[in-house]
Amino acid sequence: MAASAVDFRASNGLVLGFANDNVPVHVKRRAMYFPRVEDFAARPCSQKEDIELAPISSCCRNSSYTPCSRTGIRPGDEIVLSSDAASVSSMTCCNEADRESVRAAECLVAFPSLEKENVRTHAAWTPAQDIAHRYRAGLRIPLDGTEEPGPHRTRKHSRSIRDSRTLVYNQHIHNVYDKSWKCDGCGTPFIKRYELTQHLCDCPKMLAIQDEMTSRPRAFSRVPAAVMDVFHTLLQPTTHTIRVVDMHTSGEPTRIVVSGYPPLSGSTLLEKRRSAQSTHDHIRQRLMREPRGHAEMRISRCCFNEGYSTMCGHATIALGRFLVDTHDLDVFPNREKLHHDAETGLTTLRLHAPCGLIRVQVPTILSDGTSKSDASKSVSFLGVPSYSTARGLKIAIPEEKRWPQLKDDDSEVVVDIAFGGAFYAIVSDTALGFPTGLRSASLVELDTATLALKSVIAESHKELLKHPDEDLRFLYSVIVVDTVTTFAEPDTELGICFFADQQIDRSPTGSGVMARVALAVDKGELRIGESRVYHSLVSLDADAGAGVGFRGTAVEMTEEGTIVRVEGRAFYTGAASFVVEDGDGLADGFVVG
Ligand SMILES: O=C(O)[C@H]1NCC[C@@H]1O
Repeated sequence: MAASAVDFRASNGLVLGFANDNVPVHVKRRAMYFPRVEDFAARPCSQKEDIELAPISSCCRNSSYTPCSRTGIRPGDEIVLSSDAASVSSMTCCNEADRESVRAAECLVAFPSLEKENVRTHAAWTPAQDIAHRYRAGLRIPLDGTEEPGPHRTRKHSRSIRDSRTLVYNQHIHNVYDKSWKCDGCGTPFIKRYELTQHLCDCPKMLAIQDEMTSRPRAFSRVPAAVMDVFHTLLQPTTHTIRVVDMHTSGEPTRIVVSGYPPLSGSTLLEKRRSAQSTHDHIRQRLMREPRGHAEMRISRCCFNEGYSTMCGHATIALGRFLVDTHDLDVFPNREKLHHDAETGLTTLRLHAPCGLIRVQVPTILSDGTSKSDASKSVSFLGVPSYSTARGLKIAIPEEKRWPQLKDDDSEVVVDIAFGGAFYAIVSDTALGFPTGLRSASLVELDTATLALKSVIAESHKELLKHPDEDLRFLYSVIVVDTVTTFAEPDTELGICFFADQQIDRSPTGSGVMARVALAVDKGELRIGESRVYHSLVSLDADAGAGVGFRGTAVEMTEEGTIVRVEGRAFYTGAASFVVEDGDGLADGFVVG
């Protein structure tokens, strides 16, 4: 096979090496790849088994390692590099088919293909895993002395990390100045190629090249050895650090706490919810309020700026993806029990929300033997039985509570009350006094009107908030339904949800959809098996990237109510590490106004 027809890439598509120095070689069959034969002996048994499963003898050649020329890698192989690839600064492998020399000095770029389970199985790999993840996250790869101590933290290892950093750096030089064998920044000539990998250059031109070659900000910066950059310091886990993953569902944010939250007491979720409320509320405030959060922040599960909810549909959708994608058993001990159903392409999860059990289905794809969520498809969940407790109820608004849009002669508002894991009052724009629809209404005026309506219902119609569990007998939110906007697709509704202390849900409100579908069934507008699409102002605005609303389907009628399936899409927005420095008087955040 001609060398030019052979590729040598990681499973993520990154080029690992080159035949004849600059001809890409592609390797598809899955294999473990170890840089040094003697490393095998030092590995734990499980690792040897890996080698037996994928017997690849691989060697490296550089100034310090024994040369060896065969890999057993065949064209069509897929490579999973061991973390110890970090210790390879220059390597020559031999492709079995055409015996072309394969250069893999750039193997560090394969780190994003490392499977976390591999790393997990071999705890000793942790430091390199860390590097891999930092690299993947676009963070600076630490210099000597900045990585956490670990079994691999030897002088050799430190050197290898330093070398790795150089390797990535020079990868770009190599790509740009193929075969030039000199640094274009400072002009240093190189006789041997591996010398290039030892080269560090501070010149602005090289940094500019690096910026140009990477589509993201520089993966590392030039910080003197043994100095920990503040960015890296802030990411280090300490006993007080709270680490989170942020997502959004149709624009509604969810902050998932990954570490740093103390264990909650209580045997049921409602008891744990009380424990969180009474003992750790300062943590919620810290993460939700400014300056670490914002007025509309939601924290999974089921707590938000004002307090703690009993059901949160948009967070359930986000959490479904996250639980499939996390491999941290401290975060999700049952992760390894998850099963990707090859026929349906779904992974099913059961989540306990304060209102009851929620069954979540996450579209998943298999990649390198593990499942990950498919961002291009909707997550769905089956909620707790939902039901209406009042339909077309006329509620008299006392004079002192009336809002300007309510006509003087019209002191009554027609309202529906329904439960979808929490209680919702559902009212039309017209009934509330906004006959031109939600899109032209003032949010401030809607806020005043819904707040007044909510307080009247909460004070005078408590009997409508019927639920066996006392903790759930409260009016969570008011949803105003638009009667003006028309849609190309039938059975589509636009609504706006004011919940908790009048926060506006950016999403179409998953639990609100449960309540609205159950209400439509109770009113005879929807039958079992039928569905509607629900939009918020944000999800309607596809141009803004929100894309889709939530689909609500009446799935089954039970004695307790209708089981509703809600479907929607969630996306990751980032990850963060929150700290509080000594002397920071705003440790637990603040609310303006
Ligand atoms: O989607 C939901 O159900 C949640 N979104 C914010 C308010 C609700 O709890």
